[in-house]
This record gives sequence, structure tokens and C-alpha cells, in this order.
Amino acid sequence: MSKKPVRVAVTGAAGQIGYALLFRIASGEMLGKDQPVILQLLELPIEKALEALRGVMMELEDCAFPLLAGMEAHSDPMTAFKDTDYALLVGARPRGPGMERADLLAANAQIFTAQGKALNAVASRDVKVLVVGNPANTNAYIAMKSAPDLKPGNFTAMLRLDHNRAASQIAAKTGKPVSAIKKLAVWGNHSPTMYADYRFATIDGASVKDTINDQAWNKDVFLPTVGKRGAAIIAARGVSSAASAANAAIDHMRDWALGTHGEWVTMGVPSNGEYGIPKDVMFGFPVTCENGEYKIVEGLPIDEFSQACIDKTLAELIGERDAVQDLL
Ligand SMILES: NC(=O)C1=CN([C@@H]2O[C@H](COP(=O)(O)OP(=O)(O)OC[C@H]3O[C@@H](n4cnc5c(N)ncnc54)[C@H](O)[C@@H]3O)[C@@H](O)[C@H]2O)C=CC1
Ligand SMILES: O=C([O-])CC(=O)C(=O)O
Repeated sequence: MSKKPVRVAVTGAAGQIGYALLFRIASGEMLGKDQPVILQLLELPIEKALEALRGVMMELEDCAFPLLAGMEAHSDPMTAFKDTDYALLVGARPRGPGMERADLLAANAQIFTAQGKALNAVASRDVKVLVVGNPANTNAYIAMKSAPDLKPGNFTAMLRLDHNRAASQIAAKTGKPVSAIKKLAVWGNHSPTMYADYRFATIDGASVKDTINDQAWNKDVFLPTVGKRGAAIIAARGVSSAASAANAAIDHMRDWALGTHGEWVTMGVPSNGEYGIPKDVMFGFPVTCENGEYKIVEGLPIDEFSQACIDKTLAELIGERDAVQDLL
């Protein structure tokens, strides 16, 4: 018997990540090749954005995806999030000329407060929310705090692109395939302060740290390369990463929904005090997923270098949290 369709809301649906994301969701790459989906697409209530969205929906229609059970365009989160089972919050206010970081945080606080409230009011009580729009961790924190009737654990931020970037750099360095890499972790904020940590990672069963055996490469090449990859892509392409970001969003949601079979992945999730991270800070942690739930990998030893990296990315997140506190 065919499965009942699930509702997937995507914001910023007419943007560049949306264009790389929606077709893959509709083809079953996110929730499985047997799971019909209804897309509930949100764009800004402006003619240009809604017209662009109309075009994307025509293209989705023209793919004749067997799993696409329905499609709706919205300009109000209160209708876009109605009964939604999954919400991918991609649309955000980009930094404009002359805009300070505080202005960016304030503009996004407004968007994610409204979207958090709408999810709180109308989404499925088990909705799985992934925030992609930057600053992703703090936007996810804001949405979570604006949705007091939903469990904090329903809200996550995307660190998976950083995780995938780290895996590819390690594969290139060691000459092994990415698929052979296990137990990689990225701690903290989706920003250049994130700490990609391969101390526990294995490649074909061997320790990545021992195989590479080069702390200078870790500190001076690997961490800056992964941390500044977003900027390097903007410099090369003129616009920010889109297909790789959409791919990471698919990976994140698929693993959360369908499980990781014991493998570690990285998700930005609200802390419950693990590793000394204050409660509710939306922090990148290694997790495993099973039965639609994620679980933080606990009890890993943190050495002095790693603690300093974690402290730095945490300090940045606390600064962002404090900057938006009065807006919540
Ligand atoms: N977490 C991560 O790893 C990554 C995050 N990003 C972030 O993802 C976001 C989207 O990137 P792109 O698709 O390239 O941007 P884009 O500018 O191409 O598209 C964004 C879309 O969102 C819409 N939008 C803006 N505010 C909205 C709102 N309040 N409600 C609904 N729609 C809204 C815009 O009209 C636009 O169509 C950006 O904030 C970007 O920085 C990008 C790459 C990686
Ligand atoms: O850096 C940016 O603006 C886009 C982004 O988040 C990334 O590519 O990691």
C-alpha cells in the first residue's frame, strides 16, 4: 500500500538553494523513494518573488514526479506551515551594503520570530525544522524560542555542509574515498569559527589523525579551508554556495528522518548542557539518528586545542544570542 503524503514546507523557495532543493525533495531523495510529498512553498509577499516561484512550480509540474502529491504557493507563514511535518527554513535576509552584523541579526530576528510563532501555531506537533538561512544557528535559536509549545529538539540548524566539506578535504588529503570516512564531527557555529574535528574519525577503519599525523596541516590548512569555504565559493562564483547547500539540507533531513544506522553526522541542535555548552545554545554536535530522533554522541574526550576551538565558536554564538535577546 502506498504511504500517506507528508507535508514539506520550504521558505525562500524561489531562491538559488530552493532551485537546487525542491526537485530533489520531489523526486524522493530526502524522505525516500516510497514517500509522497506535498510541497508548501513560502516566498516574500512581493510580485517578483511570487512570479519567480510560479515559474519554479511550473518546472516542478513539468517533471511529472510520481511522488509529488501536491504543491502550494504561500506568502504567509501561517498558511505555509499548516500541518507541516518538515520545514526547511532557507529564506533569510542577506547582508546588504553598509549593513552591520547587528542589523543583519535584527532583520533576521524579525523573520525567524514570525516563522517560529507560525510553526508554533499551525505545524504538526512533531515537525522537524531545519534552518539553513544565515546566521543559521542563531536563526534556529530564535525560531525555537518563538515556539514554546513545540519541543526545542524539533529545531535544528545546518552544519552538514561544513561536515561534508571537512569529509571531502580529508578524502583529498588521504587519497581515500569520502565513503570510507566515519566518526567526523563539526562543533559549534556555521561560521568560520566552527571546529571540524577528525580526532575520532576513521578511514577504512584506520585513525584519520594518525594517518595524517600533521597538526600544523590541521591548524593552518584544514580548519581555515573548511571554515572559509563559503567565502571562497562566493569569491569564485560571485554568489554563495547553492547546490552543495541544498545537498547538505537533503542529507540532514534524510538522516534525521530515516536514521544513520549508527554512523555519526553533524547537526546544529539545542544543547542540554552536553560538553559544557549552555542549555539551548544551538550548537553543532556529532549525533546519531534513529527512529526519527537524533542523539548527541556523548563522552568524547576534549583536549586542550579542541577546548580552545570550542570555546571560540561558543563565544561567538553567545554573542549572537545576547545580541538578539531583547528582540525575542
Ligand atoms: N547553513 C548553510 O550551510 C548555508 C546557508 N546559506 C544561506 O541560505 C540562505 C538562502 O540562500 P540562497 O538561496 O542562495 O539565497 P537567495 O537570495 O537566492 O534566495 C533567498 C530567497 O528567500 C526569499 N526570502 C527572503 N526572506 C524571506 C522570508 N522572510 N520568507 C520567505 N522567503 C524569503 C527571497 O525572496 C529569495 O527568493 C542565505 O541566508 C544563505 O546565506 C547558504 C549556504 C549554506
Ligand atoms: O558563506 C555564505 O554566505 C554561504 C554559506 O553559509 C556557506 O557557503 O557556508
